[in-house]
Amino acid sequence: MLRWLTAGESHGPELIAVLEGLPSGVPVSIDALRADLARRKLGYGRGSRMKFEQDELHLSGGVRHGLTMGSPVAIRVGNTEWPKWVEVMNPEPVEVSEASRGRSAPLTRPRPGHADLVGMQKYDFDEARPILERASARETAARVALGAVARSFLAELGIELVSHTLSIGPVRVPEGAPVPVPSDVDRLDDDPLRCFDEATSARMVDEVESAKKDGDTLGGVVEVLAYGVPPGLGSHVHWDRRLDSQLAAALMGIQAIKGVEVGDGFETTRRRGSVAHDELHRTGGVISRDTDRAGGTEGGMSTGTVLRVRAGMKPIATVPRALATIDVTSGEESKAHHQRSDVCAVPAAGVVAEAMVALVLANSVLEKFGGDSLGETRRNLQGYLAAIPENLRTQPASADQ
Ligand SMILES: Cc1cc2nc3c(=O)[nH]c(=O)nc-3n(C[C@H](O)[C@H](O)[C@H](O)COP(=O)(O)O)c2cc1C
Ligand SMILES: C=C(O[C@@H]1CC(C(=O)O)=C[C@@H](OP(=O)(O)O)[C@H]1O)C(=O)O
Repeated sequence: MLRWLTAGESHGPELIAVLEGLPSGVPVSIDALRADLARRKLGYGRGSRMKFEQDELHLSGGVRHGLTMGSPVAIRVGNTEWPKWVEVMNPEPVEVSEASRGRSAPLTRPRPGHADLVGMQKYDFDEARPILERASARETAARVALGAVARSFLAELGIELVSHTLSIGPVRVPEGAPVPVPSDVDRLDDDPLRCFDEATSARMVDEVESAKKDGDTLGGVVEVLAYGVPPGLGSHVHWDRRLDSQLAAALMGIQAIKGVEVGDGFETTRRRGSVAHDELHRTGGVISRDTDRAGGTEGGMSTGTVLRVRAGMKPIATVPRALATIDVTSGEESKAHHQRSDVCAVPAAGVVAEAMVALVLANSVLEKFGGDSLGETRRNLQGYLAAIPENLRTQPASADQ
């Protein structure tokens, strides 16, 4: 079983991430981690902080000479903004100097759509700083670092992931448009919105511009595709062992994600049964499917076809044209606290979603195949696939088909 934890605040010294349960022999390079962290900062519509905040990466445990040792992998992601926040976020009680006084002013006007108000009620604070620091999506940098490790493990077993943007506000990629394969990742990362459809991407840029001009914000939908997933990850026998339930939980665990779809998701509910499923045929001696409406799971298990999941992100809650709130000190109606913010962070959410799917798949692979070394996991996987009787074999879904 794979376990992962993150710690750290948005304006604290650093984020800390730990991944426990990975076998030995998995290649982990600081450059690969850095590349995924850089991808998370891309995307048209992000705020000014993405320009000056650097992710300072340190591998603190579990990796030797570029390979995991089977011990917990520990990663630190330093916040280069920390020197400006040393007084405001110091773990020790310190005097706040004149220079930091603005930053340390109590946040008594909770922002609707954020954890601010209910967090103050629940954790007994009279201002929102101790809540928003951890609720902030800065934490997703730690998860993307862990996801990069999981992705490297999966790649060794022939499983590769890619994500793309399906919609920004009302602007959507047309139904039936081609989906990317993992080798499209550079092209996607070069696109301002990580959208695979050029014409739609241009309209998305206009939509972000228009929202920005209006002092407003946007959400959207991202899709993650995983190629090369073997059949049989997850299980139908119990609700919490279902692969689709684990994927949904992991995606819903991303800040601002409000909905998850597996395969065609809600669209499937509008179809009749005769055109809602993936019928079975025989092609070249193996069982095949002409469609992938289910998105690669049936009965809570991966089917061996392309895994396809979607996550819907609500519009950024710190709206520049500030939302109505209450100043909890005076009790008066007021406007929500706003300094700077992303207008749209959907492309970044896609990279985070990829990381979460990679972690869930890595966990499911280890549950099914075990292994204390990468070689052992690989042998177990190959043995399982070879033991599936010929009359039950399905077409493998690799990216180069
Ligand atoms: C990558 C990413 C970047 C985000 N950036 C911002 C931001 O700049 N401003 C903001 O108000 N919310 C931002 N959010 C969303 C908030 O963190 C989120 O709305 C907040 O946690 C409350 O949402 P929840 O109720 O789903 O937790 C971002 C989310 C993600 C995934
Ligand atoms: C720092 C990151 O995202 C932040 C997520 C975030 C929020 O409220 O979730 C608000 C913004 O931070 P600030 O309030 O300091 O401007 C984003 O920049 C990051 O993704 O690395």
